[in-house]
Amino acid sequence: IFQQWFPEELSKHIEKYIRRLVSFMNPYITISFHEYQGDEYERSKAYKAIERYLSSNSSNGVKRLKANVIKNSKFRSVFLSMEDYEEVIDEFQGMTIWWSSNKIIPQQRALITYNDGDEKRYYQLTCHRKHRDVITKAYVPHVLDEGEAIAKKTRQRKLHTNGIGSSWSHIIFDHPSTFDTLAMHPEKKKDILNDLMSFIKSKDYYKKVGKSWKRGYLLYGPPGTGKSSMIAAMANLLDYDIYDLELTSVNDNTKLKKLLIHTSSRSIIVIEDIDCSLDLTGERKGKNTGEEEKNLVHKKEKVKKKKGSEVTLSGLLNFIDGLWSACGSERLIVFTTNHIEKLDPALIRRGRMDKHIELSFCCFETFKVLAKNYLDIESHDLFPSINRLLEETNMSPADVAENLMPKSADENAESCLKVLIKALENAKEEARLKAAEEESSDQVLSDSGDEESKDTDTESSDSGDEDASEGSEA
Ligand SMILES: Nc1ncnc2c1ncn2[C@@H]1O[C@H](COP(=O)(O)OP(=O)(O)OP(=O)(O)O)[C@@H](O)[C@H]1O
Ligand SMILES: [Mg+2]
Repeated sequence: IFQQWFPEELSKHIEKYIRRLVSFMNPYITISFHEYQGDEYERSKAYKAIERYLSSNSSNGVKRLKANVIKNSKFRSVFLSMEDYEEVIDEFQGMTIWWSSNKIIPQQRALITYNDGDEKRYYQLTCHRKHRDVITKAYVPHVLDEGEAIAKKTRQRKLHTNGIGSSWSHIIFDHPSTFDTLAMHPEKKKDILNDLMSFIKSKDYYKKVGKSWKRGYLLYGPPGTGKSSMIAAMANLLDYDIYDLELTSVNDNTKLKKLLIHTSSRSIIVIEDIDCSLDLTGERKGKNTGEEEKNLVHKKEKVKKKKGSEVTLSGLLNFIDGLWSACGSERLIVFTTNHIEKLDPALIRRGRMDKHIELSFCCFETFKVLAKNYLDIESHDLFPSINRLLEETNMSPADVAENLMPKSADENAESCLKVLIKALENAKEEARLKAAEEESSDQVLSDSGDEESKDTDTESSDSGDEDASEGSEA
């Protein structure tokens, strides 16, 4: 109306004074807390804390609520948060505070509501302006502290993956593996535990030496020796989230950086089978057992599917310790591989992969842990023969565990141990036959090689007769 009836300059003046008048008469102030602040990628911590605080403290008066079901190994509960445009009233030191949840819908999309990706949510606090100081200095910090404490109590550990699309999606992480169930040499286990515990207590130390607070672990060893189980045990011990990074679904280095930025602190970033994930390696050399070969083929198949991925070694190195890796703290980066010798030394040098942990075939110490876990026995007459067999043959803890597991109700510890002994003897026999076979095929090869070289010798001497200069070049 102003604009229609008054000249532009005048209408601006009048509008300004009317606003002043309204704000003079209105005794209330509002403070907004946006879900995403400025250019930040992450959801604002304050927003999340307020969400939790309001859900537990004042959701009684709200008619429309959103339900979020939380389930972890200890409990299952429902936490309710306000639907958009709902309001609640809170009390603090005799003051009344009104909270409302709002959102801004981008104008061009106001009518299309299939995807709320561009909507900007925020909580708005309204209070009397005479309480402004108490609200900002005491009430807001109180809300944030309480909210964070509630979030901590009801936190669910998550297993994130980038398998679908180019961002993280997660499920609740509920893996039963712990350092108690993990079978390995007690000394080695103790060493890893000490390393982890000192890491989580070293915040100040890392700061002092000017390093970002993270640590790299390289787990290597044959299939079925407990690498993945160890990662789960680490997450359970430290109460960290896991980010299982599938490098083959990351298109390029920029996407990799984006994924890194979206990881939270207190987490483990895992890249499994790093030798197969990136083209850091050539084709396999040397001899492999049939089982190993199958495993590798399976893992390489995954890589074949990737095609479009252009993540480079330098992109990955930047991911681990470039400038951006300092976003977030208290983080473990874990690589696993079956073939440490195939990895680029730059990738696994200390500082990137600080601790190299070898998980190897089952030794007697490892077996004792498995026997305790699976059969509840600490000693048995059959142990010495198992000890001898384990020294003579290679069997992964996964295979030993499988043999130890009772398959029917009438199997007892002794029968399970006997099954294991039988399997070990079979494995030993198989290895012996295989070695003999290889030896004989090597023999055949070297024999034919001798004959061939004899042939070439004669040929070259023949040609030498024909043309002395060519012969000497050859
Ligand atoms: N050291 C171990 N202690 C306890 N259980 C083990 C151990 N190693 C293997 N297992 C058992 O074998 C199964 C397979 O082990 P896991 O997946 O951890 O092997 P891996 O080393 O990750 O193998 P891969 O290289 O093929 O990924 C586990 O579910 C676990 O039950
Ligand atoms: Mg594994």
